[in-house]
Amino acid sequence: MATIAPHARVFCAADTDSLSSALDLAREIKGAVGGIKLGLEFFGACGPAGVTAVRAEGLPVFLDLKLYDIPNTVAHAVRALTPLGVDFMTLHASGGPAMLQAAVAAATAAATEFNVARPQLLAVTVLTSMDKSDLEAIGVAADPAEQVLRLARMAKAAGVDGVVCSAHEIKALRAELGPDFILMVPGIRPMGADHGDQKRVMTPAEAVAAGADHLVIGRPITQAADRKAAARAIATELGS
Ligand SMILES: O=c1ccn([C@@H]2O[C@H](COP(=O)(O)O)[C@@H](O)[C@H]2O)c(=O)[nH]1
Repeated sequence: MATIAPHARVFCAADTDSLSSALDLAREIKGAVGGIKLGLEFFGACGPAGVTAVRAEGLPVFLDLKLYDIPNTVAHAVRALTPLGVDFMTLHASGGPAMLQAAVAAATAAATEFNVARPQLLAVTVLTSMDKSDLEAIGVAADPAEQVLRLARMAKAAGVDGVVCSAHEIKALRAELGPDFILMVPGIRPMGADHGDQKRVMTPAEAVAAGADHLVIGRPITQAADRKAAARAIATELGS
């Protein structure tokens, strides 16, 4: 099995509406991270052409649009997005098994149709900005750990490649879902960093020690005075 350099586990979240800012960031931190995550803000402003331009920088791209709709609509969205050739895409696990299965089938068919690699599909479980009281507010009595495990089991059975979860759930997910199920982990904060709106957080080293495949880190890098130094410090913490 190929070993992955510790820093290559990190996807930096380029939460920006500016293509030039995203490209600057990618060029600045290339070599200190493993990829770039593009989300709704970027896609809304820069669209598929923006994704293609960032991809051309040569870093793996994680397109985090968190699709959530009826199965037919999600399947068509996945078909439309697959030719972009990104490495990872997200959809909400709470869309349920039929939605997830439709997405997997659509990605597989579109990869053949457009002759690109199939994106790895990741199901978002419980947002890392939510705690037990937030779940209660939307009518979920389970605590985050139970709810994440329930959604991840369901998502795996539906055929997705992995989940987005917080670092607090990694050990339970690994124990039950095995070593090959991808765990993409946001809510990562170096020691002493501002948590902002994130509620279920862990440090980069703790999350990797717990068994994360990939870490998503945004503001601790993007809002640093020296973004390259911030990314390098995280790489050093991880052992690169
Ligand atoms: O549960 C989730 C799912 C996705 N995210 C995304 O990750 C980054 C985190 O950014 P930070 O600045 O490091 O907080 C952001 O793009 C979110 O949309 C998440 O945080 N939690």
